Amino acid sequence: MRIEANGIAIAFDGKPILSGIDLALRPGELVGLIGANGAGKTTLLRILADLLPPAAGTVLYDGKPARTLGRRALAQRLAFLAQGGSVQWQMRAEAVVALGRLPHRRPFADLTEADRAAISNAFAATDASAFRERSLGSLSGGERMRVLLARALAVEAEMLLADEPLVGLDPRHQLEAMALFRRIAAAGTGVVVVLHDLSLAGRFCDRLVLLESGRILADGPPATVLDDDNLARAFGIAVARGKRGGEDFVLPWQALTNEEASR
Ligand SMILES: Nc1ncnc2c1ncn2[C@@H]1O[C@H](COP(=O)(O)OP(=O)(O)OP(=O)(O)O)[C@@H](O)[C@H]1O
Repeated sequence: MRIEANGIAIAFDGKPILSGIDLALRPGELVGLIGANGAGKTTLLRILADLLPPAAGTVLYDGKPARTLGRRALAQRLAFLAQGGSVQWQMRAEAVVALGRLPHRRPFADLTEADRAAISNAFAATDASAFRERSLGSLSGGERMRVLLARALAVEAEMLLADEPLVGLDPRHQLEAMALFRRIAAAGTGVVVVLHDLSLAGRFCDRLVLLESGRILADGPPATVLDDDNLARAFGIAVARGKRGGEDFVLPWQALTNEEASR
């Protein structure tokens, strides 16, 4: 499914939060949405997921507005992982992941074979099968995030929008999650992830969209987007650069003074 956003703008309490956002998201692409705290990443992701109406502009799903597509059809085709996850502390992980199948199920019907397979595959993909019987409240932050990610994967949607899915994951599971997003995208799903880790964003994503104060400052291949000027302006940082196994990487290195950042 393609998502096309044109001329998106929104303000909260009279303060512009997003303006002039034009963005096209395609199947088979892993897009990293990056930007400083408060740049508007979550707000944009919620608008793209049809969870928040923009004050101006349009969002089209395969050329159609959400209202002509219908709620259920959109919920089957688009999975959203909220920042921090919506936590159902008492629920067992298995029941939480099964919620990902709701858009596909008839009311009150039992889980089908396809539902069970999707749930098991999602648990396996996030290395969370060991937590199936545990309540969400009994899991550590990172374990919980993996279960919530499994819930989003269980939808088997054509487009996955994930807001900071790496929060709380240890380094190994962060790398595994990024590799998983890459595999999902290679299999044809569109994936958009909000990330704060610029090294992982640069290494794993096909494309980065850099937001600065509610506008797109850069949109393109990681090597282009993560240039010194963009990083100074959007984050106020300088990075160290390196190469390993033929791959370039960046490492946030130093906070710049306001004067240095605006040079
Ligand atoms: N409901 C709201 N009412 C008022 N202001 C809001 C509301 N939602 C978001 N904002 C403001 O809009 C700006 C963008 O918020 P948003 O959550 O989109 O940023 P973000 O880029 O995701 O940041 P972070 O990296 O900290 O998660 C912030 O300044 C935030 O305070």
